[in-house]
Order: sequence, then C-alpha cells, then structure tokens
Amino acid sequence: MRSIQPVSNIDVGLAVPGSKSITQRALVAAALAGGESLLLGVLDSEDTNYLRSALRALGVRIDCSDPEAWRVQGCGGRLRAPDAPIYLGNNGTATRLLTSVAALAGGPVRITGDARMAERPIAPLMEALRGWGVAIASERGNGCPPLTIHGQGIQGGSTTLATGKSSQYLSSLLLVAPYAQETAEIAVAGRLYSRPYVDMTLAVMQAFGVQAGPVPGQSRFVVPRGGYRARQYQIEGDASSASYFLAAAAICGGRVRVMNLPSPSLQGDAGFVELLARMGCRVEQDRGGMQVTGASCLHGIEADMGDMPDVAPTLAVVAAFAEGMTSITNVSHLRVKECDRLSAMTHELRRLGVAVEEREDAMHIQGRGGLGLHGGRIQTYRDHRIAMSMALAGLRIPGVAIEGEDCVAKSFPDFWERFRMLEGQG
Ligand SMILES: O=C(O)C1=C[C@@H](OP(=O)(O)O)[C@@H](O)[C@H](O)C1
Ligand SMILES: C=C(OP(=O)(O)O)C(=O)O
Repeated sequence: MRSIQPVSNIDVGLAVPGSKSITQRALVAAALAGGESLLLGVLDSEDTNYLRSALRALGVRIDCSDPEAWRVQGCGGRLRAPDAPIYLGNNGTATRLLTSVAALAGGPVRITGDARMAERPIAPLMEALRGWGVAIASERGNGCPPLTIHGQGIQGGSTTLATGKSSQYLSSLLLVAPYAQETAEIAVAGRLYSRPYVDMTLAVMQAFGVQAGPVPGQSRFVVPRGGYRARQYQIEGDASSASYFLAAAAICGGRVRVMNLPSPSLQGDAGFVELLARMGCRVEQDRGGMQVTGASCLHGIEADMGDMPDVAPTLAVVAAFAEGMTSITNVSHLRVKECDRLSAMTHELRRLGVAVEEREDAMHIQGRGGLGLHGGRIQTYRDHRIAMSMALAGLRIPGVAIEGEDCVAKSFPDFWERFRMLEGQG
C-alpha cells in the first residue's frame, strides 16, 4: 500500500517515459522492416517487454543493452512460428497488434493473456483477418483470447472491419497490410473509437516508409504493398503518463512542465491539456514541451472523451476539485480496458466522498472545489490508470492510500519515484 502526502503549490519539471503506444508500433514496424532499426526514447515497461519477448519468439533479434535505445534486426516480413504460446498479460495493444503479425509466421501461433485479457473482445479483428484469408480461432469460441492463428501469410484484397469498441483492431490490420500478397483495403463499418490512435499508426507507418491512409470522403483505408524501411526513430514522451503530472498542477496549484511531450504530438492524449485549459488552467505548449499552471478556481466542463479514453480517469479526479458538474461522455469503451474503468472510477471517487453518477457510456462528477472529501484506501483493480489517477486525489485530501500500487509497472515502472517529486513540495 502507498500512502500519499498532500501538498500545495507545486513547481516541477520532468521528462516522462516514452509513449507506450508509439513504442509498440515502432517495435512492430522495425521488426517487420528489412535491416536494423534503432528506437530511441522507448518505454521499458511490463507491456513493452511482453511485446518485445513475443517478437523475439517470432524470430526477431532485439538488443536492449541500452534500455532507452533498442536495436531491432528486422526480418523483412518473414517470421517463424514460436515453440511455445505467446503470453501477453493484459496488454490489449500488443494482443491486437500481434494477432495480425502472427499471420505472417510460417505455422501456428497461440496468443494468450491473463484472466482479464481473456474477457477483452477481439472478434471484429478476427473476422476482418478472415476476410484476408487468415485462419484464426478463439479457443473458447467467445471472440476473446486465447487465440490460435494459423500463420500462412496474408492474402490481402478487401476486407471489412465491423469496428467494435477498439481502434486497435484497425491499427493492427494497417500495420501488417504492407506485407499482404495483394493491395490491402479495409472498409470500416460503424463508429471508430479512439481515432487518434489510428492516425498515430499511419504516422509511424509513414515514418518507416509506408504511405497508407483513408480514401478521402470514405470510411476505407488503402495500404500499398511493399514493406517498412529500417531507420533510427525517436519516440515522444507518453502523453497519458504526462497527464498525471500536468493534472497535479490543476489540483494543487503551481506549475508542472513536461519536457519531452512536444506540441504538435502524435498522441491524441496530448489534447488533455486543452481540457485543463477549459477548466481554467493556463497552458503553454510548443515543440519544447507542455506546461500547465493551476488556477485559483477550476470549473466543471463537458468533455467528449471518445478519442482520449486513457486520460478520462485523470480528468475525473481533476473534476472532483472543480466547482460544478463535469460530464465525461462517449466513453463506453472504458468498460473493456484493464478493468471496467467507469465502474471502478465511480466506486473509488465515491469512497472519498465525491458525488459521481455512472451511466452506460458516461460519468458525471459534481465537484465542490474539493470540499467535504475525506481519505480512504483506494482499490486499483490491477489497473495502472486507476492507481495513478486516484493518487492525485491524495495530493489534496489527507489520508488517501493506494492498494496494489505495483500495477503501475504496466506503463510507468518508476511512477512512484517521480510522484515523490510532487509530494516533496509545498
Ligand atoms: O492503439 C493503442 O496504442 C491504444 C489504443 C486505445 O485503445 P482502444 O482503441 O481500444 O480504445 C488506448 O486505450 C490504449 O491504451 C492504447
Ligand atoms: C487501455 C490501455 O492499454 P491496453 O489496451 O494496451 O491494455 C491503457 O494503457 O490504458
């Protein structure tokens, strides 16, 4: 258990670990490319280690003797079937991305994960891969992992993605599409959640030499045949990880600078600072980083967070210290993350006395400037984002403690060491 110390008026500058999403995309592109890539500023965490081990099992050599600069010997799109199942814990991104990558292995690949991953859907991606001639089955027949992919290459041509609740399906199809036997087309049916992650995928693909994109005016993506070019690639700081520190300035007053989160950024979650600005904070952002200065009074806002799901818990905690109602809408996909985050955040904020209403796809938080709140032992449901966001409440409310705090290792292994920089202030 980790007890949090309240502070006020902070003044902190820091760099955050590399982006989890960009690291994983760059690893896949570099693994499939021909030749050696050097990935700089990578995130070295539980999730990226799962993906790294999986790519090694598929025959890719990755040298991590420098933890922040990984050297990847690309296989030119030719992977081997692994000797054992690939275990990916609760890494949704890697599970979705590797499901398509596994189709390029010359033999069966079994992908497994932890108990929660076995509840996180993947059926729309399976169906779209079948449209490209890939034989794939979900072991329990429920459209969730464990899965077996009978890797024999990807035929390509047209397929349809019935989108479902994750953009990771589309990112997965896009990333392997250059290695299909025919030009690949993906028609997207239905609403696409978390769209900025798709743009990030396209940007990483472009950086590795593949120009893919949506057909203007249509919900269809075309990816030319070819392959990735190995290169040296610099990864930005993680915008979701940065949100906890930037939000601390909003909650406690004072200012926080994150040096390695540039504006513009490839990450949709970099838009979190715009929400803080709407609540009254001062935001400065440029290529050199982002800075948030807290306001004497925060006010509630309406925020459609369909495109920024991972920072919705952070905003929910800030909302508890604002005056008035904050509505976080369009977030039903939060229910299929590491835990059901809508339900978890509702429970844990209520534990501290915050008035929260939970809806199927939204949360409404009635802030009273933090008045009347009290301490409590926060349950984290093995979810890093519940731990890191709820810790922020303890910077204002005495007596907040976080149970199961080690879950931060998924995306931010030294979160607590950096968090101590905040607690040491004021
Ligand atoms: O593609 C990615 O890197 C991610 C996409 C998002 O998931 P969904 O598209 O499932 O919302 C996000 O929540 C996840 O943490 C990372
Ligand atoms: C949802 C997340 O990750 P993933 O889907 O990759 O498990 C996250 O990091 O908040």
